[in-house]
Amino acid sequence: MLKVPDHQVAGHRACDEMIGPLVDDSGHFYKPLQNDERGSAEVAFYTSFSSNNNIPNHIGRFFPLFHGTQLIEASDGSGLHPHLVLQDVVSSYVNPSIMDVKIGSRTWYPEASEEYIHKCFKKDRESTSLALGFMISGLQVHGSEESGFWKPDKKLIKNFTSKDVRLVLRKFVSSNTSADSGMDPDCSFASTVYGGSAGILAQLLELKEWFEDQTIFHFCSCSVLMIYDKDSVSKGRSSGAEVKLVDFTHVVEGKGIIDHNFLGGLCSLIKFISEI
Ligand SMILES: Nc1ncnc2c1ncn2[C@@H]1O[C@H](COP(=O)(O)OP(=O)(O)OP(=O)(O)O)[C@@H](O)[C@H]1O
Ligand SMILES: O=P(O)(O)O[C@@H]1[C@H](O)[C@H](O)[C@@H](OP(=O)(O)O)[C@H](OP(=O)(O)O)[C@H]1O
Repeated sequence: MLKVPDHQVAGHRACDEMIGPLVDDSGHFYKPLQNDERGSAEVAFYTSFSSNNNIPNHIGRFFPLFHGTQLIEASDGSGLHPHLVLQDVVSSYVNPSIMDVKIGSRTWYPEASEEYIHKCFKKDRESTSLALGFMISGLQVHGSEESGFWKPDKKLIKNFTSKDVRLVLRKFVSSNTSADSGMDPDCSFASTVYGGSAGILAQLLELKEWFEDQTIFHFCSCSVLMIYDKDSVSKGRSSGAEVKLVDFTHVVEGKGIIDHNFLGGLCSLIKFISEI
C-alpha cells in the first residue's frame, strides 16, 4: 500500500494535487522522476553509482539503495508515472529527528544555462549557502509523545541566517526543543548523536575523507540528511544516528577534479557541528 511519507522534511511534496514521493510498508521510497532532464539525470546517477566498482563499500552505505525505476500511480491521481525506487532511509525509525542540509556554496554547475545559474545564484546569496557553504533545507525534531514534532515551516527555514543555523544545529540535539521554546537549547543529546565513534561527526569525517580524493562526480545541490531517534537515546540505547546523501538531480561528471564546492561545504558543516 503506497502512502505519502510521514517524515519528509524538504523538496517537492505530494500535496495540493502536486506530484510527490510515496512510500510503501516494505521500506521503499518512490521518488517521481521530474519530467525534464532532472529525472533522467538522477536515474543516470544512481545507475552509474551503483555499478561503479571504484566506490568503496564504506562509502556506499551513505547512499540510499537503488532498486531501479517503476511505473506507479502518481500521488496526484494523474495516472502511471515513472518513479525511482529507493531505500526509504527513515523507515526503521519510529520518531525520527531529521535535518536536510543542502551542501555547497553554489547550487549550480558551470555547464548550466545562464538563466538557471542566475536563479540559483540569487537563492544561494539569499540563503546561507554562499556565506556558510551549506543551507538547512528542512527539518523535524521529535519533542515527546505529547508535543510531537517541531517542524518549522518552509518560509521560516528559507530565512535562516547564519546565527539561526548555529542555534538550530543545537536545537536538533536538545531535549527542550519546541516551536515556541525561547529556552537556551540544552544540547543533551549532542555527545551521543553528534559525538562518539559512530556519531554524525565521525560519519561526516569519513565522507570528507572520500571527498578529498574522489574526482568521479560533482554533487551539485545535493543534501546531507542527518537522522536519529531521540527515544532510543533517552532509553539508553544507541541513537542510531545516520548520515545519508540524497538528491542527485544535479550531479555532473567530476572529470578528474575534486568536488571543492561540496568538500568546502562539508568542512564548514563539520566545523559548525564540532563546536557544539
Ligand atoms: N531515500 C529516501 N528515504 C527517505 N526519505 C527521503 C529519501 N530521499 C529523500 N527523502 C526525503 O525527501 C526530501 C526531499 O528529497 P529530495 O531532495 O531528493 O527531493 P527533491 O524534490 O529533488 O528536492 P529539491 O526540490 O530540493 O530539488 C528529503 O529532505 C527527505 O526528507
Ligand atoms: O526551495 P524551494 O523554494 O522549494 O525551491 C526549489 C528548490 O530550490 C529546488 O532545489 C529547485 O529544484 P532544482 O534544484 O532542481 O532547480 C526547485 O525548482 P523547481 O521549482 O523548478 O522544481 C525550487 O522550486
